[in-house]
Amino acid sequence: MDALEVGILGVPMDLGSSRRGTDMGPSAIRYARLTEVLRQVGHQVRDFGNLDVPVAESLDAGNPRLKHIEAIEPVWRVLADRVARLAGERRVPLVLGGDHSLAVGSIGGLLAAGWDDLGVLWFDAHADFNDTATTPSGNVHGMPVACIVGQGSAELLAHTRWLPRYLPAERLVMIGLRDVDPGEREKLRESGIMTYTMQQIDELGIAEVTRRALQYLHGRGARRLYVSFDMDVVDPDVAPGVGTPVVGGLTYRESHLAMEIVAESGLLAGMEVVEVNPIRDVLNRTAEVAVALVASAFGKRIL
Ligand SMILES: NC(=[NH2+])NCCC[C@H](N)C(=O)O
Ligand SMILES: [Mn+2]
Ligand SMILES: [Mn+2]
Repeated sequence: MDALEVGILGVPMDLGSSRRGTDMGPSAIRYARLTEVLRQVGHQVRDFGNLDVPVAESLDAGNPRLKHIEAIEPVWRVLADRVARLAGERRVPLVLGGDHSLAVGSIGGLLAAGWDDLGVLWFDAHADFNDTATTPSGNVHGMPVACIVGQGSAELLAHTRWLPRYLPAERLVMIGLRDVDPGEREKLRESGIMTYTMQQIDELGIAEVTRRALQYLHGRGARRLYVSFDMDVVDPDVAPGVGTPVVGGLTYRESHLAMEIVAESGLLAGMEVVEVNPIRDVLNRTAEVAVALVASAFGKRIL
């Protein structure tokens, strides 16, 4: 992989989740030596610090079907501006979460930067495709995909009017699904979004799944790839420090192999690592796994 200019942005936000703690994710990931590791891989790295995010305890959650949206939407807008600016400077955005709702801001920023050749690989145990009609929790981190592709209730999409456009559903592929809510599942079937569940990964292998996903996106015009990596796609035995753990996830090596294949594609143009929750972690292991996976995605090789 050629040397890249990587721009790190932290988003210490846990407003999209009912479990506190992902707001400490950016600190934990930095503590696990993210910058040093990326420099060792050969990239130029600049850390732009954290966005300002309100503290959950200081707020009222408001609408129970869209908790904290009044605080989250402004974070999306600021993040979109910052990511668009990085893209304009030809830096590769690397966003540290924070709960997964932040993806509306990060991917919104790439759309704002005019990336009409954007494809998204969404690694997650969950589909994050709920809206105000289907959500079992009211947690916005269960809804970012609905916002990004513009498929959701009017009540939810009212908070995406600042987006310049939506991402076409065929430009997003989900990998690692194993926990999808009933209403969400029905929406997903009709969405036009390509999905690879854990069952398909078990049957085909993660290498084949990742290659198929990349080929699918490429065949639909994607030339720049953004990886949205929810750490809960990894098995909780390997990555216990996440907000919403689900058994039966990717092994350590499966996660790495997927990132190694992403690196080999030569298409990586940005990435985010989200849902690291240090409160639930064991000696920062999950943040260390996150850093190792970022290194693989950015071209670190065994030999
Ligand atoms: N980004 C995540 N970890 N999302 C978890 C979503 C859980 C559940 N599907 C919900 O809507 O509440
Ligand atoms: Mn997620
Ligand atoms: Mn998840």
